[in-house]
Amino acid sequence: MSGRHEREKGVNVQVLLRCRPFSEDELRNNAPQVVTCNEFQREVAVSQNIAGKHIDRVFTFDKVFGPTAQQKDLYEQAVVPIVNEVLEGFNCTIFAYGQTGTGKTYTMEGECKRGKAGHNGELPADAGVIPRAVQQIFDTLEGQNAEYSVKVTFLELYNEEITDLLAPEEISKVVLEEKQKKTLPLMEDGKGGVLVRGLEEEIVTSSSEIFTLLERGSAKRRTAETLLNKQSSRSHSLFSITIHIKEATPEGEELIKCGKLNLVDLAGSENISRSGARDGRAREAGEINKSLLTLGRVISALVEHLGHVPYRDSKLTRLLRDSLGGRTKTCIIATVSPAVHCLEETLSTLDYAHRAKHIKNKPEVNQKMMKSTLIKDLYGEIERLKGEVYAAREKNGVYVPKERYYQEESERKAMADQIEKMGVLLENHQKQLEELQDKYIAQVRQCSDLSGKLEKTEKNLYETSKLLANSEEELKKCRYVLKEKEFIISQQKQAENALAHQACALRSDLEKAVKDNALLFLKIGREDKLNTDNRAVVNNYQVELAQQIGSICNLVSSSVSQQNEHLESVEKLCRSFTDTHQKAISDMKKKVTAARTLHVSQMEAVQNIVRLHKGSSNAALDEISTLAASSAHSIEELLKSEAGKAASIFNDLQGTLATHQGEMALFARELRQRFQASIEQTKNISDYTNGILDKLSEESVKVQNHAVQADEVQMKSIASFHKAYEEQSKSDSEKLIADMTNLVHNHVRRQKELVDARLVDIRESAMANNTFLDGHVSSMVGITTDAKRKWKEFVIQAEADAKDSSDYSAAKHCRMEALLQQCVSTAESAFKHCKDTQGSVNEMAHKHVSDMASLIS
Ligand SMILES: Nc1ncnc2c1ncn2[C@@H]1O[C@H](COP(=O)(O)OP(=O)(O)OP(=O)(O)O)[C@@H](O)[C@H]1O
Repeated sequence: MSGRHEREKGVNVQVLLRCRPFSEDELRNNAPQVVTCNEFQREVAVSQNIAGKHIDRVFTFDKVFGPTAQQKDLYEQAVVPIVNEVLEGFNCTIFAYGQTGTGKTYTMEGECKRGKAGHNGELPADAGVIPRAVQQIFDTLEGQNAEYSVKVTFLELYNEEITDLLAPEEISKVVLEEKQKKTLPLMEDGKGGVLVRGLEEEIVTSSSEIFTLLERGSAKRRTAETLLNKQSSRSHSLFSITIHIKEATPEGEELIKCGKLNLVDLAGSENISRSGARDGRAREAGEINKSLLTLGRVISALVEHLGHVPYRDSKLTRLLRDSLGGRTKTCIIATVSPAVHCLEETLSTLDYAHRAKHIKNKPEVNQKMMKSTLIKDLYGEIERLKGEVYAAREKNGVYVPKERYYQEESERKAMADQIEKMGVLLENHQKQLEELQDKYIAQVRQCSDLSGKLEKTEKNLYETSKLLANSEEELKKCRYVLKEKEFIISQQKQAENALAHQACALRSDLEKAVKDNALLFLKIGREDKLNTDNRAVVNNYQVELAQQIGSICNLVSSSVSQQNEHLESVEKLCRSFTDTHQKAISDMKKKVTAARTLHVSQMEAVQNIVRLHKGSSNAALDEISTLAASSAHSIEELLKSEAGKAASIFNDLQGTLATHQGEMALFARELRQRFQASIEQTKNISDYTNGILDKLSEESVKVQNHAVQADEVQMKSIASFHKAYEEQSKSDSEKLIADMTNLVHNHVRRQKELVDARLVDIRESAMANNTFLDGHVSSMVGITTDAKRKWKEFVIQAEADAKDSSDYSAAKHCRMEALLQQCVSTAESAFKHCKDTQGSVNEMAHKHVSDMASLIS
């Protein structure tokens, strides 16, 4: 059960942490400790001093081994179960990862000199994982009394080149260099795995042999290190143990169980600059880094579940492909130093190892093989090896078995076809690229256009987002209220009906709700239409009102201009009358003055004559009497003529005055008539205007009534609709609440919000309409009342003015008549005085004549 579960879900890579003790050098130098291990809590704390602050970083692993942990402890706690899995037929891999000098080799191989071995074949205390694993395998297999075979391989990967550490070769520089050129190639094994061609497989028959093998490998490594100037810390080593165990089925069939343990001692994890790579060694360091970096990338890809895992980028990852995300059980032992000078690398190792914890493998037990099949395979292998030996002896190229040759040929052909196809694809892609470039340029242009629009939209968006934030707050409040309601409802909720029934009821309710929605939309449409009609009526009324007001204004202005004309003509008439009157008076004055001067001059002449007569009385009495007679006669004559003249003048004057009086009377009459006509006209205009204003007020009352009615109708319809909806929604929600799910809650809420929002809109628009109409009507009423009042004032003013003018004109007329009367009486008195003067002159003349006659006589 658990095995199947593991297979399906995958098993995480097990990560252990080992911190070595201080080295002698470090102890001598009193190097401060920065790594603290808590084995029980499986935690490692790293103390850091950042900007004067003491900070502890804590990492947790599957197991933690502190500096005091012995090789035995680590092996028993961490490796024994792994080796047991191998014996069960699994493939397992143990990596040692860490900075140079932190104990990777110590952990994997240990200091395993045969001489150090204890009694009874016991392993020395410093023996590492490899000898212990080998011993456990042999102990177990021997304990089981099973038939088995144990094979080991030991290789080194240096500078992306594989060296067989168990190959029995002469160890000389030339041979090694020669061998270096022909490093072992990696090959696909045809079963999805990778194998190293030509790698020596050493059969081990007892655990003690392992020391010989390890020593052999280490010696070869050391020699290469010295002769080829290599650094072991830059090489990866892979020690593999393959076990074949014979098992018998109840049917008597023989099966072979196979398990493999890979023990990998990786190169130092430090970076190139720290590892001291310079000049010619840069490539070497780069290649080493290549394997380690690829391992890091593979781990990242596996942890982040990326589609592509770059196993093929390095030989290390190709070799260990199955141990990373494959069917192998994997364990990583991360090694660190406790000293402060390794802090940076320690942290990097801990991060790396911590990440690797997340890799998941899907371990699968290797299929057991029939012994016969295995023998067949082995015969095939022998054949292959024979062929290789033959080819090597004849120096006739490399021996390749037929099937492999055909397979490789077909693979080659497939590759060539693929290359051809890829060429065509490349061309197509180039064309597509060109097209895409053109499109890209067009898109860039479009983008610049759009970015302008985007800015505007962003502004709008900003405003909208503000609104949205407000709405969201409201929504939250609503949700809170809804939740409370839901809580209450849920309290009251009883056992629910069967789910199917609920679903049906829910569906029918939803359908009803949809119908309601449709009705709602229809009603809203009707409301909209009503509103549009109202708006049209108001608009028409506005136009009509504007027309009527315009006509009133025209009428008033024409009436005013007529009045002005009238007044101007009256003013002209008055002015001409006064001019004529003035002229007549000045003429009369002139004539009277002339008559007086004539009279005075004649009186003087008479007096002179009398004086002359007195002076020359004696000399010429006859002459005097005649002369006196003649002079009396001439005086008489003169006076007579003068009197006639004066009478004619006065008659003229009287005639003129009479005509003037007539004219004045006529003028006054005319003036009165005109005033009467003007007053009549003004009255007519005023009546007409009053009529219009009355009509206007009637209209406005009608409009107001209409608005009120419309408003009432609208409010009634809204109220009835709201009521109907409320009832409907109440009944619906009651029903729905019974089988409520969140969906229905949301639906009702949304619907209600929608309707409420719409109703609020309608109500607001109706209110706005109403207030607009009210305002408009009241302003109209105000205007008409104002106009009426002004018009009345104007009429009263006009009447008063007219009355004043007529009174003034009548007064003037009276005054003129009085003046004329005065004139006439003056003229009459003047005439009388003239007559008296004439009589007295005649009398005087007669008296004079008689006196003269008496004197003469
Ligand atoms: N847990 C430990 N207990 C005692 N000594 C240790 C321990 N770990 C390491 N050492 C000692 O530290 C030294 C360096 O160890 P080792 O050579 O294994 O490091 P390494 O990581 O394999 O280095 P390189 O990458 O260069 O191979 C050795 O002398 C070893 O004996």
